[in-house]
Amino acid sequence: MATFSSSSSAHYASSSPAFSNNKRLHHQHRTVSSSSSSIRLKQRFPGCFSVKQSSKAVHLQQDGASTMKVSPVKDDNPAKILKDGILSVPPVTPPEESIDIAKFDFDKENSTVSITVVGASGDLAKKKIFPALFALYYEGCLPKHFTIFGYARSKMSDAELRTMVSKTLTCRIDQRENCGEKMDQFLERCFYHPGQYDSQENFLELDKKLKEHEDGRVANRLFYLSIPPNIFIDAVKCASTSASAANGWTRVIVEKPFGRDSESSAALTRSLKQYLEEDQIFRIDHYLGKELVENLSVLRFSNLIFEPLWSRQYIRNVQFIFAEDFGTEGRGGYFDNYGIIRDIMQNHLLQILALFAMETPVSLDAEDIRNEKVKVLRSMRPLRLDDVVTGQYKSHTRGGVKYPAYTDDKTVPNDSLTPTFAAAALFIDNARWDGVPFLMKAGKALHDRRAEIRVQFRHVPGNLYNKNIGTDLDLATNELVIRVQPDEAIYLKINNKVPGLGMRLDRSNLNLLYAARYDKEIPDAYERLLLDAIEGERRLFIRSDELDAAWSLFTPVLKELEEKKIVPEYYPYGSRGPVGSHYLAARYKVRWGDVGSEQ
Ligand SMILES: NC(=O)C1=CN([C@@H]2O[C@H](COP(=O)(O)OP(=O)(O)OC[C@H]3O[C@@H](n4cnc5c(N)ncnc54)[C@H](OP(=O)(O)O)[C@@H]3O)[C@@H](O)[C@H]2O)C=CC1
Ligand SMILES: O=C1O[C@H](COP(=O)(O)O)[C@@H](O)[C@H](O)[C@H]1O
Repeated sequence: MATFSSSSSAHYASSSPAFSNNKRLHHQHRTVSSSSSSIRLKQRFPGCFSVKQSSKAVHLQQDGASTMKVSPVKDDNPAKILKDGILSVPPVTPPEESIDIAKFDFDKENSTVSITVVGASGDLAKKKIFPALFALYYEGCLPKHFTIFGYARSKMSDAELRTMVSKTLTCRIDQRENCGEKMDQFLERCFYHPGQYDSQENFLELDKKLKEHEDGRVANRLFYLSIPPNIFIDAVKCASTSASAANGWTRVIVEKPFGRDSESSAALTRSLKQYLEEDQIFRIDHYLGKELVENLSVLRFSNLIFEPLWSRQYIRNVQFIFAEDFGTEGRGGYFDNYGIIRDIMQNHLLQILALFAMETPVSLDAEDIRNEKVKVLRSMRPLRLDDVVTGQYKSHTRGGVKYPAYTDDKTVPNDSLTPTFAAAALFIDNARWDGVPFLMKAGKALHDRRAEIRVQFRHVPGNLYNKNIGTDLDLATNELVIRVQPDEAIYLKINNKVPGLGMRLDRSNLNLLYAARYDKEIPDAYERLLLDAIEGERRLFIRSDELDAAWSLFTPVLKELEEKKIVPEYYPYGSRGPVGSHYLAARYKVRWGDVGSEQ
């Protein structure tokens, strides 16, 4: 059994008057040693689960050559793919040694991590944060000494919090062993303290309880602000003044929205920085924690075949598509103040775009990656109102069921013009991407749920098979699709010959469907991000200059939409959204890849 040790201290003394912090942790080098060898990992472990996945990959390798499924383009249903042909791909190189480090103990005997979920009674805490913490615990990824505190105004005892949390916990399908036992153990480490978000006194009481649990060990504290944005600063002020760690690090995870335009975002950053150093602030964008978004850099930078094609020379356009098949039900009050551009485009889709388009970073260190992302954002052409289409869903009856309009929500004004759908054409004015349209669309209450990146390549010049392809060359170009969710997959549309004596061409998918390739459940984004925050890894969190650049891009157009009271195009609940998005794409000679039978 391998042991795990850290070559850098997991804690060090306070350097900020308010919060102590840890500037070194994310550069740490860790050594895994086993009886016969030791492997130095330059980067931090990408989570316990990923390491297990790589040993799984080795295991698969021992069973025989790894395989990639080829299926006709119309049919990437997992159940049917198994019937299709199998294309061998070169085996992966096994690591020096198969190591079981899933249950590494990255903590020292004398240090502890306390995680306080501020707003523990709320929707996000129940839906995502507690379940993610449990999953980390189950996987052996939390340090030996840890405590979880819920904090909110609601009156609750520890037992009541545990009952509330227990209803939200599930075990992964592939990991049910001792599930009940693990849940009980986890719940025993969960506590609750009721308090106001602006009360120094209440946070001092919390501090006292945290100290009892820390039991004289070096205390590291993580606060997760799972509360509405108007109370972020009150909570940060009280936590920093009255409940920051005395001798370890203190970090704060901040949830979006980070303001609603450049000015309010800058004001929020300024206020946060009154109490925190930048490297204590973990601005979360949970899309960066999604498996396929994490894989984007691996795909680009560890495969020779993609990077040479990754430019205006070969790529015609790139599309970032987000769709939900439900409306703003229950969140109308929040949503109406923000709209889909702020809710999805300015953060989730733009972050993916930046990762997609960035130059090769100097290293995988957080600052190197974030430096490259920010360069992309700052090279973007100002977005014009002309290049934006907005929509709002209206009521629709299907199969006898009446689906509501956005404005049917009691918390939304009847005359609201807030977009629930938007499409935009963006450009990056740099040498690599000059002239390539980056199209985005995002919408609620559409006909399906998906998040994907589509890369449409140029035509093959002087294609010998043009006459077999027909007149619509667009339909015959290669397209790489990175399907973030659901049914995570990476597939490449290629042209190939239909077997037989004639010469008929067909479009097929080289398809890496995760469910077929890996029998492991994919961790939720919040698991990865929480683990990163605990480990001090900032790569997947938004730095303030990235945030400023993202707001600079969208703020003028958002203001114009609001000042000119642009009326959104109404689309029926459950439809494909406004036709305006097709006109917008057509202006740049683009066809949305998610439309039509060949997706
Ligand atoms: N829910 C989601 O799916 C997502 C949420 N977010 C963000 O995460 C954060 C938390 O979201 P969510 O859990 O949905 O929020 P909630 O509205 O559920 O609020 C969380 C808790 O904050 C307290 N609270 C709510 N309103 C107020 C108020 N006006 N004044 C003081 N306290 C209040 C309540 O606790 P109590 O009354 O007990 O104090 C509540 O349980 C927000 O910033 C949100 O934008 C981001 C992405 C997705
Ligand atoms: O941040 C948000 O994301 C969710 C979608 O997240 P997903 O992980 O379920 O795809 C979205 O519904 C919500 O409006 C938005 O605030």
